[in-house]
Amino acid sequence: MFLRNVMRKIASQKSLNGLAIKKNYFGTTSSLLDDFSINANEKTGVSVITMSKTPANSLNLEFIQELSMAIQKLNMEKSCRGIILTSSLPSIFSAGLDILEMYQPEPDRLEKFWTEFQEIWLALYSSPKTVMSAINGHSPAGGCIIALATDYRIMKPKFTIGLNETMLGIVAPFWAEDSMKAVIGQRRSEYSLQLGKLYTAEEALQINLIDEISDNPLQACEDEMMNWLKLPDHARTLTKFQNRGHIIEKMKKGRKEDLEKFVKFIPREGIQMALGTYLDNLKSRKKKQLKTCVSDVELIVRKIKYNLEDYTKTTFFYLGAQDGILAENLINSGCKKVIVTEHKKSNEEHLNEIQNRFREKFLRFTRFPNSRIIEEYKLDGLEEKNWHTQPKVAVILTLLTNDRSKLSLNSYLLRKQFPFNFGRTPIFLLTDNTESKVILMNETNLQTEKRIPSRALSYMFLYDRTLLAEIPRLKPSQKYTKLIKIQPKSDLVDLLYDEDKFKEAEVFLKHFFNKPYERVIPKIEKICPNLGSELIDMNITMLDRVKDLDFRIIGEIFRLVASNDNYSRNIIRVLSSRHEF
Ligand SMILES: CC/C=C\C/C=C\C/C=C\CC/C=C/CC(=O)SCCNC(=O)CCNC(=O)[C@H](O)C(C)(C)COP(=O)(O)OP(=O)(O)OC[C@H]1O[C@@H](n2cnc3c(N)ncnc32)[C@H](O)[C@@H]1OP(=O)(O)O
Repeated sequence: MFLRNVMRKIASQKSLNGLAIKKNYFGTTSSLLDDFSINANEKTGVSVITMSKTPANSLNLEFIQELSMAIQKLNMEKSCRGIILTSSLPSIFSAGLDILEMYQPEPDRLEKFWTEFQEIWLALYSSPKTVMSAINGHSPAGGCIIALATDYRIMKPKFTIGLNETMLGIVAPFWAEDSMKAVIGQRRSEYSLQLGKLYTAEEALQINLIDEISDNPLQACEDEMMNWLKLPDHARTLTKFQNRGHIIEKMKKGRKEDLEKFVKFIPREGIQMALGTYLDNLKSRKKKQLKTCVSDVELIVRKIKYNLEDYTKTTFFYLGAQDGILAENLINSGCKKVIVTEHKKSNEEHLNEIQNRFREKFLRFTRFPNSRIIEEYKLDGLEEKNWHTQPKVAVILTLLTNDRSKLSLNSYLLRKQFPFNFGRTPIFLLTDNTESKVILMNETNLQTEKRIPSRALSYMFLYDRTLLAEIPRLKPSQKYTKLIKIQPKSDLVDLLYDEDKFKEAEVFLKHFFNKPYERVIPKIEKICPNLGSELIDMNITMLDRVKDLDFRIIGEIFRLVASNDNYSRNIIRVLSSRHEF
């Protein structure tokens, strides 16, 4: 029965051929998200799929969807006889499923995610083509599941591979288990799965989890593929299905139940705790390695910095699942680059629509799928079509998170990443979280823990008051006024509301650039003793006072207060040489 279906499938693929795949099938194509590319060789009939989703080729919903679609298309492409999966990352083939998809998941998305994972596995495991994995880096969990779904595995020495799900407190799905058993046998599988074993390539070879070791797995796969392609496709394909048919059938029969189990299992409190701990360990391991704090946010900031380097173009980075109106306006103003983050609550359909609509207009459109949000926070009324009056570079970061590990983002990071020669760059950092704790780190690495009301909170860094004049709706709005009201009373608020006190500060600041740095801090602290720990309040309060106050001066107060390292001193030096100061 199964074989009959297979034959029918192969026959129908013949008729579908040409419809399913674009005419320009040969050559190199990139995925919509630029997360992988396909190089189809006309001469050999072999397509190489190279995954390139930084930092770890972790499989999130969108990545799986696109990859799966590409594989399904290749499966139907008559001229394609072989597929090789590999990675362009230097040390990771695939880190498996994106853990963030399973940690604090959105039910609908979780369901879609698992369905797509089942789908890609089926597309690979039941592919009529010869499929090989050139495993040129680590390949744990889902990475190994993918590799096990191929026909032949060649791995680079030293890297690790295995189904380590139990290490995360989760369980590999039955169909992955079955595919492992089929490759390394029942006893070895049971042992490996229970212990969540990760094997080095050398160990993996010994237990037949991989077929070969090579310093150049891709080349080795291409060579090996030629041997496989010497045989008639139909005989090889039918033999493959004879071997795998029962596993595929079992998976198809059980996939609904498997999905139900998965969506029930993952959100369980104990599982979530285990995943949270695993994630923390993953991050802190990295922190130790780099001796620096690296978070998703920092990654985003790094990418932004990279893009900002081309500041001759109007550049706009739009992060957050807003409604795309900003992006639209930016197109009108000649903007060339957009980066969008999406998150669990994002309206997928809408994001896709934005992406499709804008793809042709932007040179670059990147989505950061891992950002997360717990509450939508809309910037009211940014639809005014007045962006053409904007300065060259505008950066808007919308970082919404309830994940404490991500909250190390701070003024420090931003200021370090956006050097002062972007003086006209308005940087807005909007956050909205219900977490009660935010960690602020200033340049001295001093950590200040600050309690924040569990309502929406926004902090903003405004480097250019002209911009505010040009974005009417970013002037203090009811929303922000409301936010200000929920701020606890503070010395800083006092300072900014008290005209006399503020004047005193202003007068002082007008002079202070000529004074030695060491003398500045005590003086500011005399005006406002807890200034350093009031950064957030200050930023918010500034909005309320936008009409009356000179932002640059205010900005400089907290810039100075929060800093006392060489970097800041340099900034001060630059500032002090500016005419406007
Ligand atoms: C009773 C039964 C009931 C139900 C059964 C039903 C269903 C089954 C239920 C559940 C099944 C779920 C199946 C899951 C399969 C999976 O794939 S789970 C994912 C497991 N993956 C891992 O454990 C790998 C974790 N990563 C690593 O070990 C290392 O990153 C790796 C060795 C791959 C590379 O190391 P290195 O080169 O040092 O890189 P970094 O560790 O620094 O990583 C770079 C950045 O990437 C982030 N990252 C890594 N892996 C992931 C990931 N899988 N997801 C998300 N993010 C990942 C990492 O944090 C770094 O980020 P940073 O730069 O710090 O921001």
